[in-house]
Amino acid sequence: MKNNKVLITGGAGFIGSNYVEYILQNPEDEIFVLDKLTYAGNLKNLETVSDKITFIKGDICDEGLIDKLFSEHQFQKVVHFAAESHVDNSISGPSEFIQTNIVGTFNLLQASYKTWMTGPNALKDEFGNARFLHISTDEVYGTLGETGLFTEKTSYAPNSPYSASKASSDFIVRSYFHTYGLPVVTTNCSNNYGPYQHKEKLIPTVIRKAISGEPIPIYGDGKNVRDWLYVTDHCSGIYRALQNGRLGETYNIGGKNERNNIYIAEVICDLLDEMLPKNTSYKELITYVKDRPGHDFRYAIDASKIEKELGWKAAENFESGIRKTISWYLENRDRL
Ligand SMILES: Cc1cn([C@H]2C[C@H](O)[C@@H](COP(=O)(O)OP(=O)(O)O[C@H]3O[C@H](C)C(=O)[C@H](O)[C@H]3O)O2)c(=O)[nH]c1=O
Repeated sequence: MKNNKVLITGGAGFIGSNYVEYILQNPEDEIFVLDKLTYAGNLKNLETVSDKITFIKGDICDEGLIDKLFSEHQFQKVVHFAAESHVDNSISGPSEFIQTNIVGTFNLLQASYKTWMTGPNALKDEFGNARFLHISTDEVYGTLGETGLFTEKTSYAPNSPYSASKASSDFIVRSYFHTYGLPVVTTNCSNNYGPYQHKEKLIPTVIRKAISGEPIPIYGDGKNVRDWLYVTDHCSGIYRALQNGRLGETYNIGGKNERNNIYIAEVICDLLDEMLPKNTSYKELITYVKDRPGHDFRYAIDASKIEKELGWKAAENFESGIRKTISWYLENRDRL
């Protein structure tokens, strides 16, 4: 007998599918994955676990479908990954971001509210431990200068349509806690990397361009800084926040691996020189290109709240995680 019915939205995407694999190491819950299978979702990401989950193809913006799924399955937990996530796409076409990230999140909150909080069994019996875990991003805080860290108390100052849509969804989640008492927890993560990441993001782009001998595009002067978090470390943080996070709270999850973009490109090239040698260094392919409009300069996370309260710690540092990541892409070149 399984403990809980858990709905994982966006579970065929990069972080979602890693999370599904991660929790199925201890298969105490019944897992339902809901995913629209946009260009960024891929059923191949769930190949190793397909016999252990129920997969539903569908859109979180489809209110009727969401209501139907909740009334049919009576989920006790929701882990909400589904989102449009690529900043460059949000600049060229923001509409999908507003729909999926804001309206889609609202539909899930509303269905959770109706299922868990209305009627005579409100938050009792099988819904006594109900949880809505909302996965968000450090980009809601805007940009840092050379120093400082984002804490959970940092004011929101999103700069791209993507981060503004995530900030909006964070606020709607927050409002469901304060207004209706919905049992929510939000996590805000830094830049993830690792197996199954879509090829549009920086790290797979550098690997792909390098091995195909094409220019490796680095935006602006390459000095922008991101705080890199190995995806499995993110999954362990999400799991702890879901199990023991305080209701209505937000937890920042970051890898304490601040690196600038040119360093990332150079490290990948150095490792490829070793793992897939050719006559000249891959570094010769690095090319500076036009900057991203509104490009945030630096993200860096203070993760002390989740470390102290929930005993979480990142296990991987960037230099070990990137080697594993490159090995995975070299073995799965169709993913580049
Ligand atoms: C694709 C690409 C990116 N870049 C630069 C732009 C950024 O400074 C950095 C990382 O870019 P990427 O698009 O991979 O990731 P971010 O824009 O930092 O955002 C990512 O991390 C956060 C936390 C999320 O929440 C987003 O969902 C996620 O996409 O490399 C380049 O220089 N060249 C390229 O070809």
